[in-house]
Amino acid sequence: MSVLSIADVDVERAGLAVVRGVSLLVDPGSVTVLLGANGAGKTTLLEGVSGAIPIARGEIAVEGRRVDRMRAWRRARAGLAHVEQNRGVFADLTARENLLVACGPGRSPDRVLDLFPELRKQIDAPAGLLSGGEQQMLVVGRALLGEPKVLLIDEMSLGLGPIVVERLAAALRALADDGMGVLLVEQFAALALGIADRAYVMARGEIVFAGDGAALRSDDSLLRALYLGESTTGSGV
Ligand SMILES: Nc1ncnc2c1ncn2[C@@H]1O[C@H](COP(=O)(O)OP(=O)(O)OP(=O)(O)O)[C@@H](O)[C@H]1O
Repeated sequence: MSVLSIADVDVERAGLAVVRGVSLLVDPGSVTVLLGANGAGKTTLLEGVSGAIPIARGEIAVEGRRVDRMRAWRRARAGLAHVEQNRGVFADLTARENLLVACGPGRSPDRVLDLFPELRKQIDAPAGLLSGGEQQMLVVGRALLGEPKVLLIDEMSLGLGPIVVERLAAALRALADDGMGVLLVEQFAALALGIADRAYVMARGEIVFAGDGAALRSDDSLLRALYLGESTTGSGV
């Protein structure tokens, strides 16, 4: 069973349907990437899934259990974690304190430090002094401390250099290999497809491709056509 299933979802912004009829699956132990040009509706879809904004139509289920009528915090309890675009750290708190605020009682942040050992040497520094990549590790780490079943990540690479982005991508792949479902929204298609099992492309609010990550990775012209919203034959949906 999919850990996250999105079926025929519409989401509106200011009365306009900017996500239309989107269906998408994330399997446990896999990375699914959602690609698409600026304004395609990717962020809006993730916000509808996590409950930051309401959906206008459709169904969302975590491990088969409907969550689309739940408040965001209940969806989080059901196993959904959402790392929002441009989500920051608490700059004045130390890295350790940033993690501790996300830990349940009696839990420790060790799991995050095992995944991102580079945070250990900075653990008592104010988080605002960490590098951009380390701050993103903290943000992802905080989301992981709720022990989600599925992690939604929006534009993880924004403003970061290629080395640290590769490092973060490897960590996401490791989380998936450990059993979690990951849904990654990314502008950098090549990077995302490098760790993807399944890929979707959105254009103007709709899914225009659903398929194997490897199929898109090996077909530059298909990807370009999908981004530009040109019609394609064969591989689209
Ligand atoms: N708060 C808002 N109010 C009204 N319209 C919005 C709002 N946020 C986004 N939109 C519009 O909704 C559409 C989808 O935007 P969205 O941010 O979901 O796209 P995206 O694919 O995530 O693009 P980006 O990579 O630029 O974030 C765009 O036309 C955008 O202008």
